[in-house]
Amino acid sequence: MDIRYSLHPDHAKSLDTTGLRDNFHVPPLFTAGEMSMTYTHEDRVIIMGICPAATALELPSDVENVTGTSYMLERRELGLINVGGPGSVEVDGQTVALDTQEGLYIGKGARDVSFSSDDAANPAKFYANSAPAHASYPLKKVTIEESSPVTLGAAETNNERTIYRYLHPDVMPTCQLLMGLTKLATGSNWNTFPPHTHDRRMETYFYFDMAPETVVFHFMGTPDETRHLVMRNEEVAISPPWSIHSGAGTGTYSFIWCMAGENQTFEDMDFIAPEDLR
Ligand SMILES: O=C[C@H](O)[C@@H](O)CC(=O)C(=O)O
Ligand SMILES: [Zn+2]
Repeated sequence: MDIRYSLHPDHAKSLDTTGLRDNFHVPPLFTAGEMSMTYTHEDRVIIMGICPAATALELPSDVENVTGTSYMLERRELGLINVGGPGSVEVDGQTVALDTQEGLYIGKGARDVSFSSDDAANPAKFYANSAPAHASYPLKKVTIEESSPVTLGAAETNNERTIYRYLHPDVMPTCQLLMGLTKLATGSNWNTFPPHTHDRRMETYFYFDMAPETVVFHFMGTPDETRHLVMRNEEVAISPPWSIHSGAGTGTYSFIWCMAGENQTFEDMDFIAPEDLR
């Protein structure tokens, strides 16, 4: 497991490209037949890319002593969205079929969790985030139609987009996790602009549906010390609570965001006026 520590913003602003990437950028998540795991100390979120091929992949029972529990979800919850071909997730004997763009919430206490692809030649790609949890809420599948959408931005400002909120209090109860998928309208390439911070919650951004030549410049840092990460397909940016998180692409892309922290108030964002950015 890849472990990432928390940084003070005064430290982060001194880093060069390699230092920024080592701390805040997660390389391509999916390898057929494998499960990748990155543990960030920001709200103790585990970022996973699960790509089963011919055989099923199981959540590890002993997470390399990282969680210190007898199985991974003993004191954790997990949310995921499938961005690959059709597949299924089996949770303590219950099988849930998940087509592309379909999401699943797995509550605290799920012991035996395994992931399968219907066709190894077109494998499922389960993008998952897990956070510590204090209560057990029911297993729930969410389609994009069942999500809670909000539309923001405009074509004139190149930031027209729809935010499909899958794990959100209007859709289901969770302990900490909020998760959704944002799609940009044709011709719009700026996400999350004007940018914001929310010192109450960390966030992860998983960029996908990108052509190999497309890059997203993902902006991070405090509003007066911005930095960027160059993102390619199926990579993740870790956004500490003090950081902005916004991006512009050289081609089309979508992304899945996930948050954990003090509250579950999606609207609780501190917007930064563009004239205050440095
Ligand atoms: O705190 C909220 C998250 O940053 C995202 O939901 C924002 C987003 O998808 C967007 O504005 O495009
Ligand atoms: Zn945010």
